[in-house]
Amino acid sequence: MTVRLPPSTPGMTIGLFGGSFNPAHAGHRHASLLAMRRLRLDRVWWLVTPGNPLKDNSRLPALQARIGAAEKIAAHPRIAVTGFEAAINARYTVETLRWLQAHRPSVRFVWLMGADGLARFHEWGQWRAIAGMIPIAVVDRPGAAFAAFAPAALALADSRIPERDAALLPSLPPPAWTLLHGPLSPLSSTALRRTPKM
Ligand SMILES: Nc1ncnc2c1ncn2[C@@H]1O[C@H](COP(=O)(O)OP(=O)(O)OP(=O)(O)O)[C@@H](O)[C@H]1O
Ligand SMILES: O=C(O)c1ccc[n+]([C@@H]2O[C@H](COP(=O)([O-])O)[C@@H](O)[C@H]2O)c1
Repeated sequence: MTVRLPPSTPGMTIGLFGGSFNPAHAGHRHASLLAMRRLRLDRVWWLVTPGNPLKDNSRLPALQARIGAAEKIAAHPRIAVTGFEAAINARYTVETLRWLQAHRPSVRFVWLMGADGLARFHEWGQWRAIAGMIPIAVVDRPGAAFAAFAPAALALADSRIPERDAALLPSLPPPAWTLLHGPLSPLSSTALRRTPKM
């Protein structure tokens, strides 16, 4: 199967924002733009997952439907939406990253996630290997202030860099991570799924 990736050029810095996007919302866009600005990223790619291994995906809408809806929300020339993890048969993020680093070795990737993601990061497959492969930027999120004290955050405390140095993060050798604060978006897919449709 041909794997179609968004365009990139050698030396680019690209934030990888993985998610279920069930559905995508303005909070995803807000976090992407905040990270793009603070890390001085050239692009952000939304990786629409075929299914988060920690979630019950039995009611997850089809990948193409989630991608189509995400493209409408992203609506930004420097945000690309892709579902390529399905095409490479990657279920775990560590597999995605290995594939990307093998196929786009000249691109500097940074993993982006909301603070709730950091809170459960220690449950991910090979999370320590992930932290050793790619710099990570965590975007604060309402209700997730405790994430700074989550098991992975404590385990990786020595490799946390000050937020004021965020622009350096894409060029730092991993493990390296930072927590980005700023205006928060209270939006969530869970809340949207609960909103009755008119
Ligand atoms: N409002 C937000 N602020 C910061 N990060 C966010 C926000 N909403 C989602 N994210 C982050 O976006 C990534 C993808 O999230 P996801 O698609 O699961 O959306 P979600 O709103 O968290 O969904 P759900 O409520 O179903 O868990 C995750 O890293 C998540 O932490
Ligand atoms: O690799 C893992 O074990 C793993 C466990 C949980 C989540 N992830 C990834 O984290 C991203 C956020 O997922 P979600 O469902 O919280 O939006 C998405 O890219 C998932 O594939 C990855």
